[in-house]
Parts: sequence; C-alpha cells; structure tokens
Amino acid sequence: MSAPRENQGTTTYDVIVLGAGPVGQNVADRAHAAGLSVAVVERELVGGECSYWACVPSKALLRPVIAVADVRRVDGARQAVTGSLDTDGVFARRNHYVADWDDSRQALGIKSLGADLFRGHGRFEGPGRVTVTRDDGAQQTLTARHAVAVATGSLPVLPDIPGIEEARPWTNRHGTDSSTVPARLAVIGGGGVGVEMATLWQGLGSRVTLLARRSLLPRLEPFAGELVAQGLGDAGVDVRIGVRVTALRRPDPEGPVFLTLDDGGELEADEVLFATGRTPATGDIGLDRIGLTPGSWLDVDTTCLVDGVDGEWLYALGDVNHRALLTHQGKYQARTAGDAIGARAAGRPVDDAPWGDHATTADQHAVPQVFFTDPEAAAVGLTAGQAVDAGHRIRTVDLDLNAAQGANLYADGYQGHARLVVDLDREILLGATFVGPGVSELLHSATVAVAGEVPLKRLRHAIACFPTVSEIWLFLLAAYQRDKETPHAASA
Ligand SMILES: Cc1cc2nc3c(=O)[nH]c(=O)nc-3n(C[C@H](O)[C@H](O)[C@H](O)COP(=O)(O)OP(=O)(O)OC[C@H]3O[C@@H](n4cnc5c(N)ncnc54)[C@H](O)[C@@H]3O)c2cc1C
Ligand SMILES: NC(=O)c1ccc[n+]([C@@H]2O[C@H](COP(=O)([O-])OP(=O)(O)OC[C@H]3O[C@@H](n4cnc5c(N)ncnc54)[C@H](O)[C@@H]3O)[C@@H](O)[C@H]2O)c1
Repeated sequence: MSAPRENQGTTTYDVIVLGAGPVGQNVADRAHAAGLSVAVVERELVGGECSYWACVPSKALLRPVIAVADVRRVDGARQAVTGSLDTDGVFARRNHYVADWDDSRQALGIKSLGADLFRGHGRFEGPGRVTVTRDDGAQQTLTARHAVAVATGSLPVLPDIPGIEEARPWTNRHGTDSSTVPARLAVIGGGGVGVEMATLWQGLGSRVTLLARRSLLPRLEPFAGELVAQGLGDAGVDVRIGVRVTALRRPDPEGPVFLTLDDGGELEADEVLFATGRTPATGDIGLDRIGLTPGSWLDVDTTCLVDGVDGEWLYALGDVNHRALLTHQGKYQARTAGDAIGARAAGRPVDDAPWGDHATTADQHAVPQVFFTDPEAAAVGLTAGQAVDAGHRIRTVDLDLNAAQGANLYADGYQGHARLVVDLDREILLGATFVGPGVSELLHSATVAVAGEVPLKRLRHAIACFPTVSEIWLFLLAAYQRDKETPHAASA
C-alpha cells in the first residue's frame, strides 16, 4: 500500500470513494483489502440512504405489520392478537435500527476497515482530483493515484405538478423517519417504494389511498402486482390504478392537502407521499470537470469502469450507475469493482469474462429482489416477457403455492403463486417469481439456480424439506416435466 501523502494541502491516496452508503463502504473495504490506501468522502450520514431513510427503517417498520398479519393467518394464534399495533413501540424499534440517525458507529467502521473518512461534499476538480467542502466552508483537496469510485446514490424524483411545493409532499425520507401517523395518506407511485409505504402506513393506522398510473410493481411478472394489489385492498388500502394527479393544493398550511385527479375526482388527505422514482445524485459532483454531464446516470462496463472516460480510473457503483437500484446488487458491484481496482493497481490481469472474478455478470442475469408487502413479492432473473424480448425460447411453469403442504401449514388458507421461466434450449432457469407470505426466504434457492445455471435435470436432485414452502420446487419441476412430455404443451 502507498500510504496517504500530503503535499501543499493536497492529500494523495490510492483510491478515493465518493459516498459512504453501503456501496461506498464495500468498495472501500475491498480496495483496502487489496493493499491500497483509501479516502472515503461523505456529506451526510455514513451508511447512506439505505441505513437511515430506505431499506433499514422501512423494513424495521414493516416487520411488525407483517408479523401481525402472519399471526392472523394461523388459527389458534390469531385469537392471541386482539389489539392494534403499538405505534410508539414500532417507532422505537425503527429508531433502534437507525441508531437514532447517529452514524458514529458506522463512521468508526470506516476507520476500522483502515480507510480515512472525510466529512463534506465531494466534487471533482479534474481527473483523479476531488475537493471536499465541509459544512463550515473549509476545503480539502484529495488526489487519487489509481481510482475514484463514485457511489453517491440517488435522490427521489418529484413530478412537475402544479402546487407540489405548497403540498409539502413526503418522499422516502418522511415515509421512513416520521413518528406520527397521518390519519389519511395518499401514496403516489406503484413501484417498490409506493407499495411498501402503502403497506406500512396502512398497517400503522393511516387510511391509505394508493394512486398508480400503471399496474403495481410493473417490472415483475404481472401476477405479482395483481396479488399485491389484492393484499393491499384486503388490508384496507384504496388502490386506484390508472389514475394520475394533475394538481395539488394545501390552502391552509396546517390543514389537509387536496389532490386533483385526472378521472375528474379530488382526493383529500393529511399527507401525500411521492414514490415516483429516483434521479442520480450526480448533479453537483463536478462531472463537467471530467467531461461528463452533470445529473446523468453513469453508464459502466462489467468491472464498473465509467464508459467514455480514458485512463481506467473512474468507477461508478450502486444506484448511480442505474443497473439495479438495490443495496445487495450495489454491494456486489462494489466487491467486484474493489477487486478489479486492486488487480489493475497491482498490474495483475483483470478477469472480466462473463462470471469472472472482476465481472458483474449477475447484474444482467440474476438480480434478486424482494418487496416486503403482504403478500411478499420475490423475483430473480428474467420475467417471461423479458426472456421472450431477449430472444429466448421459453416455457413458463405456474403453480399456486398452496400445492406445497408446507405453505398450508405456514398459513391457513395460504394464498400465493409461483412462476418459473425455463430456457428450452439449455433447460436451465432464466427467472423465478414467488408471491405469498414468507416467500422472501424462498428466493435465494432460485437465485442459486439462476446464477448457477443449474440444469433442471440436476435441480430435481435438490430436495426441499417436508413440510416447507420450498417444496413448491418439487411440484414446479414435476409440472415442467409433465408439460415437456405432453406434445401439445404451450411454450411462450
Ligand atoms: C424507501 C426505500 C426502501 C428501499 N428498500 C430496499 C430494500 O429493502 N432492499 C434493497 O436492496 N434496496 C432497497 N432500496 C434501494 C436502496 O436504498 C438503494 O439501492 C441503496 O441505498 C443504494 O446504495 P448506494 O450506496 O448506492 O447509495 P446511498 O445509500 O444513497 O448512499 C449514497 C451516499 O453518498 C453520499 N453522497 C452523495 N453525494 C455526495 C457527495 N457529493 N459527496 C459526499 N457524499 C455524497 C450520500 O450522502 C449517501 O450517504 C430502497 C430504497 C428506498 C427509497
Ligand atoms: N424491497 C426493496 O428491495 C425495495 C423497496 C423499495 C424500493 N426499492 C428500489 O428503489 C428504487 C426506487 O423505487 P421507486 O418505487 O421510488 O421507483 P420505481 O421507479 O420502481 O417506481 C416508481 C413508479 O412511479 C410511477 N410514476 C412515475 N412518475 C409518476 C407520476 N407523475 N405519477 C404517478 N406515478 C408515477 C412509475 O410509473 C413507477 O411505477 C427501485 O429500483 C426499487 O426497486 C427496492
């Protein structure tokens, strides 16, 4: 490792990491493990959006809601749940998991992995050169001998609708850090944030209206959004699909917000939460100083080197490269790119062939995701539609999950559905989707099968325990075999 070197107010490290979310932390760890000196720059909280306003608080708040729903599906246990959720307890639980928005433990983590933390806003001044501006205006310049890794994440997008400022909308920030439950909440957007926020605030006692201009969870198999919409409706959410907000008003700043809808209606709520997508946090990081466009997503190659930048020094990881806006996928990119940075710095060969040590091949073939709704929706790889669009010859296998006795024992009247997408030419799985209570823990089996390209002939020998929900694999594979042996079986 070349130790940090100071010269005329500029400190030189082997690697500079911009952003200390989960992704920045992981690339710093891997680069340091490769023997490189590392500076990490963070302008807000070490741990990023994920730790304080996204994954962690949302799951801390959702778990009690789903735990109670799960108990209510088990006769004998249901009778033990007689009251409503203790919201103070739920908020205290959330506060515990976000450490009361105090990042000192995570900041120590940066130190203990051997990197130096610089608090402040990082901006490129030129290739390999970053200025850090602290809140008090003090500035420090850092230069990188080998690499800069941009892991600045993403920000919520608010649509340009008249009255949006006056409405003082919530985004994922208030949606996860509020400790008051609005009596009526309008949630706009049917993606992951929208459906999870609707689930959790309805569970905590709000009367939620969810407005989605298209189907829910549109990137998953269509049945996922349909079952999640049904679950939300059963929980009391007013789900309205195909409805847009055209204007907002909050005439009395202390009073309710009014939403004008394109179906001619008006909706009154106490708060409105926009979950209408993300924009890259690259607007103010000096991209123009290095020949890139401020505010753009950063396209990358398989080792996460940014396209169109000479010299193999600029990497972009996590949300900012727009490959998959998921913590686990960003961390995978960070581990892979951290190793690639180490290899390039040492002059060792880079193994960027598909599934190689320095390639993020899973980003294209095996991205797993779970939405913690009730029912849960879990998917990996390609949907049937995506597989056909990509030119694969496929067959889909569909089954209700209650075909597995384990599902019925897990929840009385278990309702859920599974789909496998099979590549007919190679007889491997391209994708799998499970929707139902408790399926989040089922997904990794499918991820192993998809990423491992395990032949179905061999998968048959991976036995699931009786009586678990996982036994659905047995029935899905048997159904595939049956279809295969039936000449008229449909292939999509
Ligand atoms: C409500 C919600 C729930 C979610 N739930 C899940 C989930 O359950 N599972 C999942 O996998 N994903 C989930 N996601 C997505 C997940 O939050 C992101 O994919 C993840 O946070 C991306 O990590 P990151 O490190 O790239 O960015 P971030 O977590 O956004 O971290 C980026 C860091 O960079 C810092 N930064 C930005 N600009 C600068 C600068 N110029 N100088 C210095 N520092 C800077 C920021 O302050 C921040 O700390 C959820 C998202 C939302 C909104
Ligand atoms: N459990 C998880 O892993 C989890 C949970 C939440 C979010 N996430 C990830 O975080 C990212 C951001 O999630 P998100 O839900 O904010 O974004 P998204 O892009 O997934 O969904 C946004 C939705 O809002 C809709 N929309 C956009 N503009 C609109 C408008 N003006 N009016 C009405 N609807 C509008 C879009 O059609 C889309 O369906 C996603 O990639 C998501 O997968 C993951």
